Amino acid sequence: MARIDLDLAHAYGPNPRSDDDYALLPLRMTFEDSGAYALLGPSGCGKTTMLNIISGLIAPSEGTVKFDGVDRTADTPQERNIAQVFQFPVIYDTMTVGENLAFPLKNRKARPEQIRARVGQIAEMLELSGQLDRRAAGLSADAKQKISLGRGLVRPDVSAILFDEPLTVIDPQLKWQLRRKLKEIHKELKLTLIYVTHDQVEALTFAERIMVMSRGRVVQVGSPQDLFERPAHTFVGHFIGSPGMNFLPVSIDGDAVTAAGHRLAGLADGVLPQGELKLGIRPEYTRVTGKGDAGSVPVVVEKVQNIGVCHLLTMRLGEHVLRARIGLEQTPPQPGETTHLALLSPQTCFYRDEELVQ
Ligand SMILES: Nc1ncnc2c1ncn2[C@@H]1O[C@H](COP(=O)(O)OP(=O)(O)OP(=O)(O)O)[C@@H](O)[C@H]1O
Repeated sequence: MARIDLDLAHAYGPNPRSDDDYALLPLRMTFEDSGAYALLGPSGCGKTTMLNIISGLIAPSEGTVKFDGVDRTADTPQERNIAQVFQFPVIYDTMTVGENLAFPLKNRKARPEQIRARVGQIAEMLELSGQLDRRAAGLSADAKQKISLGRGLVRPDVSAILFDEPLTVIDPQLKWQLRRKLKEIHKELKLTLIYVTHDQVEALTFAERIMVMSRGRVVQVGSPQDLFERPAHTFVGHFIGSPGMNFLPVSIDGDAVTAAGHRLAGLADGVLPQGELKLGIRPEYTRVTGKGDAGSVPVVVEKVQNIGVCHLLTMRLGEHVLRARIGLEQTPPQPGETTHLALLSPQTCFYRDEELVQ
């Protein structure tokens, strides 16, 4: 496996002039050897472009791709020795499951005993051992995609394994199991895995480090906890979480915080950034409180939903919508009621020009 360094930009058309002409804006990025990474972002943000540049299917219009410090920008996918798993199964219907798994190893002229051992190991991990002699043609789409995953994982000598939304065709229950499986496989085999998805749950359960992308830009690279606790950009706050972070314009002067004409009591400790900012707080960290509690604002309750694990409250402060999660054991306020919501806590973040300042 290899460490991969990107220092590049990519425009599909000639002579890019503005940011909009770039599928990937200039970026520097390192994927450490044996790391499990997810590229996460909405449709069109540049995930597949980045994956295809790493694999060598696309040459970047500017800059370099290095594997272990060696410039591989001009190398073909084969020369880069990358395994890739796509959205839809890529397998040979006429072969058995075992022959399909063995194919990438045979191609590289591995010894028969090596092939047997590795195919056995991967089949065991993906729970395909009982089906090795079955012809692939008769299998379900789920089983076929599992074989594709197996074919991606089977070669121990690849530089990295790239996954492009590999669980799209998989049934939801099996999807959940396979995400866990991939995580276990990564732990056991110490592979460099890069996994593209637009699904935050998939990224958060699978990856150690997540790169959140928006419009050709990498807006944050961090652990699942980093992205949840300290979103570096308001986009990450919105995109991660269900629902995402609450944002509210605030004006801070000394320890006086004013939001929508209401003065919030200051934080008990810590120095606040000053000026016109956006306050960000996750629904999980807000608190419905009695009147006058520190850091609270009066809000009108609009909607109360029992979402199985908690009550989700939708509230309004003037034109701003705020959400809170409260435990099912608590009696929630009713729609139409005015209550108070505490917005200042150690988890409160402040943003200037959409970037985290504190
Ligand atoms: N072959 C191409 N020619 C021109 N523009 C392209 C090409 N492929 C992608 N793009 C554009 O580049 C941008 C990034 O696309 P890309 O496919 O990398 O995004 P993505 O995040 O993978 O999206 P999705 O999840 O929909 O696949 C988009 O604006 C897209 O329209």
